[in-house]
Amino acid sequence: MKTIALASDHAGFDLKEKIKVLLTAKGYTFIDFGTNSAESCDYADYAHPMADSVEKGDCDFGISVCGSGNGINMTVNKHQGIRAALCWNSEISSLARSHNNANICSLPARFISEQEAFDIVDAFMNTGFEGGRHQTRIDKIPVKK
Ligand SMILES: O=C(CO)[C@H](O)[C@H](O)[C@H](O)COP(=O)(O)O
Repeated sequence: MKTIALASDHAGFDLKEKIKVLLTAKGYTFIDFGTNSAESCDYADYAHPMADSVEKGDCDFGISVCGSGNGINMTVNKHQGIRAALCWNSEISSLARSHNNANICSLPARFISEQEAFDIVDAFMNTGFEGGRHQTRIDKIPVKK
C-alpha cells in the first residue's frame, strides 16, 4: 500500500485533517509534515520537508494544501524530482497523473468542498501514467544548463 506525504498551511489545515481520515479509511499510510493547527503560518516551512520525502522515495505521493493551492504548489515544484499539479476537480487530477505523471496533488482548500477534495484525491491515487508521448514531454521539463 502506498505511503502519502501531507503538508498544508493554516488555510489548508482543516482539509488536510479530513483527508487523513479519508486516507486511513482507504487503507493508506501517511506522514503528516504539518502544519498542526489553524494558526497562521508559512506554507514553505512544511512544504519543503514534504517534497523532500517524495523526492527521496520515502513517500509515493504527496498532497499539499493551502488556501488557493498556488503558494504551496509553487514551493514543492522548486524540487527537481517533483511534478506537482494544482487540482480543482477530479478530471484535472486524473489528467495530472495520466499525462503528467504528477507525484504531488495540490489542493485549493478555500475553493473546493470536502467531497470535491475527496474525489480529487481518489482520482489522483487511482490513475496510472500513460507514458509514451507524455514521457517524451516530461523528459523536456527540467531546465538544462
Ligand atoms: O499562498 C497562498 C496563496 O497562493 C495560500 O492560499 C495561502 O494559504 C494564503 O495566502 C493564506 O492567506 P492568509 O490571509 O494568510 O490566511
